Amino acid sequence: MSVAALRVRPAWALLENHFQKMQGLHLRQLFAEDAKRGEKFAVEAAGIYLDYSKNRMTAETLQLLLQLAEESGLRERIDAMFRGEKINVTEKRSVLHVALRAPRDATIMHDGENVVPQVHSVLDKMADFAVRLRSGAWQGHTGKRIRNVVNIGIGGSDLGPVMAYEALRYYSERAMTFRFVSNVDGTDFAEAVRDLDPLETLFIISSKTFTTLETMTNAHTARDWLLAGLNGEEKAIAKHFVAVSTNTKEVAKFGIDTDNMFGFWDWVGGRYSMDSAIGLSTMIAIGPENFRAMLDGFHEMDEHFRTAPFDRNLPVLLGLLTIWYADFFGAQTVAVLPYEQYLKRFPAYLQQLTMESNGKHVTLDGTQVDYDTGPIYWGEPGTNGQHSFYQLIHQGTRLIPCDFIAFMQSLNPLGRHHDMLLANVFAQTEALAFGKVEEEVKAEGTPDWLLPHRLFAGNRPSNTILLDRLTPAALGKLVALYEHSVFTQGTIWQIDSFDQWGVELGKVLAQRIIPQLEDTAEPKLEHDSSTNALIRRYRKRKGST
Ligand SMILES: O=P(O)(O)OC[C@H]1O[C@H](O)[C@H](O)[C@@H](O)[C@@H]1O
Repeated sequence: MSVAALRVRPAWALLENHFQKMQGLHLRQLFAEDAKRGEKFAVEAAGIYLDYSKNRMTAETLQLLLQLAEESGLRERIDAMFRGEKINVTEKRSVLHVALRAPRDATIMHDGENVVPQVHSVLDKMADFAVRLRSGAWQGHTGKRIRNVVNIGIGGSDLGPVMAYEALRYYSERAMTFRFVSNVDGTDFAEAVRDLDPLETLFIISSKTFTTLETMTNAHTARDWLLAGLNGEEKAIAKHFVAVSTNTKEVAKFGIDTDNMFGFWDWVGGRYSMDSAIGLSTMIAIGPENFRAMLDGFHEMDEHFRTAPFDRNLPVLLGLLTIWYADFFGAQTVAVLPYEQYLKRFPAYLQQLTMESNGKHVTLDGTQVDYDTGPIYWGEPGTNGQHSFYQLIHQGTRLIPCDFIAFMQSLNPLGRHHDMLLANVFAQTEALAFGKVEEEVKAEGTPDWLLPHRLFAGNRPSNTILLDRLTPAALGKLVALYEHSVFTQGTIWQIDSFDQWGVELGKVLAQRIIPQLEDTAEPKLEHDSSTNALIRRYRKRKGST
């Protein structure tokens, strides 16, 4: 199906017209007009309840957005992804993270081959390793039990593992220590290992390409640190280093036995890889059974996304609402606010998923877009954020659509804590939507001069996403929900959500500058005057105390 440019799709013009009407409508009015609104605009699927009624939309908005999804070829594109078509056109790659969580008997084809058996063979190898490590059967070079696991990776090879470890800490093996090193800033490595015994430490070098500067630098430092603790015995490497990568050649070059390598494939994007072998640290932490439960959660959401009608399709609805605010209301950001301490790294994880995917300025055929694409995602867990940035969401001049995420049951029930936590979720969405009008503020005895400061205009939209309990499966569903929301948005914008050329330039320039900082001979600097002066200043002062 050939898809027209976004602005000439019929639904777009209809939405533009419709927006004029919606702009002036208040959520107070929308709720007053329909006593059932709160239930009407809510949908439950795959164990997730999404209440999207506190959005600035009507049944007509929804119908037009759904029309836009149809006209954008969303259905065909979902099928194309699942069929293994090379929808990542700029890299000529398939996009098959859905195959990572397909059940053993499923068939997903890539270049004429069913990839599901390969996926499960890696999962089995990971499970075998995780069990040996957790039971103490896999020992360090001197026969000591491995108690510490350090994942070295960056971007998708770090954020997923860190987020999942934190999210599923409740299920983790508490007798083991898990650390994550990503930054090329030596402090990251130094602090991660300062209290660890090399004889009890396993490093997982996670890198899709196995060429990433930060990861390779940290991996070499880890190697030196280990050998320093083991009298330089090179043989020890085999017991203390494993690799997760798509690049066998580079892994072997680094000196890691490829028997100790866990593979994945170029059809898995870095930011879509936490459920591939990149999740090895997660599997060691929570055990293979819990890891498989997480994959089942992912898969349940995949199936929902693939088969549910769009008007009841959670990722489609989330994605369409994001388009509504980004392109019509001009909202620049989306706040993701998990009311769950274990999800503290979830917003950071989502930043790569959403912004590396949809931070694009040209369509698939290279045409400059004439509309806004990916919004800025950000957030912090509640209730903490309430005491810092929520002020701006409630009374600032910007429109910030919010996703509130909460669980019905606490993993750590303590007195009244959980009721208080959830009361805050509901109170925040209520306050944002309905605000506080002049009469109410006056009735509290507020003097006239103070009135404007104490008014809450309301009409600030939010989604409420509720799950029963933060289980491994629940985490899988939640991540897949956002993955497919990103997909929905990217499809409508007609961009490549699976490449990331924007990160290249800085990398190339850094490679050029490194020798200019390190060479003893004064380098010939041919940058702009600012960069030249900064380099000179650094060279002069780097050794000073
Ligand atoms: O896993 P690696 O090949 O080391 O890549 C790590 C990360 O670095 C790159 O710069 C990309 O922007 C990310 O998408 C990727 O996840």
